Amino acid sequence: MEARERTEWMTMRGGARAWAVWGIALSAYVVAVLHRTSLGVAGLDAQQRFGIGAGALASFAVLQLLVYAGLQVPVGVLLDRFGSLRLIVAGALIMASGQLLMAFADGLTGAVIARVLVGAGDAMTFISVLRLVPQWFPTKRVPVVNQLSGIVGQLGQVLSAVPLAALLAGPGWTTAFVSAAATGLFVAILALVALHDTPERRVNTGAAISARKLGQDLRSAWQHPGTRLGLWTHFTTQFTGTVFALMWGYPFLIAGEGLSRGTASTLLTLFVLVGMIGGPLIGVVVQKHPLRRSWVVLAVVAANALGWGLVIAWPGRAPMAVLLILVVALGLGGPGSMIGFEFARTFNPPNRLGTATGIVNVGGFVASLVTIELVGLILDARTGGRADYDITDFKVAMSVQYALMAIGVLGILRTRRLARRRMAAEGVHVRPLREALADRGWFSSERIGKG
Ligand SMILES: N[C@@H](Cc1c[nH]cn1)C(=O)NCC(=O)O
Repeated sequence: MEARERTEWMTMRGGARAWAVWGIALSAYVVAVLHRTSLGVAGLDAQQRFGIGAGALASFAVLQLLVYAGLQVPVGVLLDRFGSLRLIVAGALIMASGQLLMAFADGLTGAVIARVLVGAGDAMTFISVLRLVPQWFPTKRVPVVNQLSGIVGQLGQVLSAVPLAALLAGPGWTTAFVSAAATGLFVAILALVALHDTPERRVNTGAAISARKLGQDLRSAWQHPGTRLGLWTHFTTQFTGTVFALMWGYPFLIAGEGLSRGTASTLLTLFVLVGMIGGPLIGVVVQKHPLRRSWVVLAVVAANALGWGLVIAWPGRAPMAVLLILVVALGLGGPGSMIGFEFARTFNPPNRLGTATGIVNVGGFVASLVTIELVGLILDARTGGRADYDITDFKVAMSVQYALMAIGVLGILRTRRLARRRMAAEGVHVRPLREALADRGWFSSERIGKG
């Protein structure tokens, strides 16, 4: 290859090199999701190892998510300053050290510190990947590559649900967590060796952090109702799936529904696959109908509510068909939550996109940690802290999700109204969906009048 060709290849956006760099960053996110979800598959083992009840077990995940959510905005600021490469490597190393600690922890203190480290490293990873994408791909491809990043990253759950669960069931706790730590170390080295912040620069250092600018960006991003619409979108769509994958899905399927570990792992894998198929479909709908994104969000929430409704209303244990409907509905939550980031991107100027993205990303994780804790407390209250739950205990505990869904939907409807008002003031009028559908002959005008 001649020097000129090599320079073009090195700086080309969207080419093979871009995909290779993205793949390396993505592998760090996949492993972050593996670490994040590892306690979900190890939940029952953790209860035995540390002699704890459901509430204490839930507190581990809650703490991890608290750290994750609390660090979103500060990490966004650090990202602007230090770039994706340094944050991805740091995140991978921090998570690996947390998993190593967990491997040898035989008391609660070690386990708690381990989960804090996992939450902190995890907080650095996804938004660093999102930050890398516009540097490496043409603008028009950014939404699709972002969706792909979110979707493919969830393969980390498959790594927890299948190989990690197999290691737990076979060689046991220490081998499983040491293996997870080793995987983390591997992706850290890979990123250190091969990741580049931009096509032109290996490391891209941003402007020094100023408290005044930070305050301004935070205020402006928060004050735009579009950012808060993103936050409520992320809050409402993501939490049911996260609670399922991260903490209560596995115990619910095994202890509640009476499935084997293998079948539960298969259902958790299906949950990820549904997201992988649903993501691009949702992406296409959103791309074609950008002014109807909130309806896609509400449809995803309705599917989640329906899925849980069927399981809860079913007398006793639900048949496999009903569990499949639940898993398919939950699988749509992750791709649905990516619409939250789309709201952040389209309602904010590029210079405060990192801040707005951080704010949006807090939503789903706050909703998840609240739900995980509440489910744990309800289970504990029903069983007196013993891990011998039955299906009724889970049905009662899982019903708490409807309260979070209701709060989220109210948040979406309110901020959507405010965002539309702001758009109207800027000359963009969004017609009510019924009117738009009526124009296409979906409803008669008399029915609209009554609606
Ligand atoms: N909504 C997720 C990403 C996603 C996409 N499809 C399924 N999940 C999200 O917000 N991710 C943030 C993170 O750190 O994982």
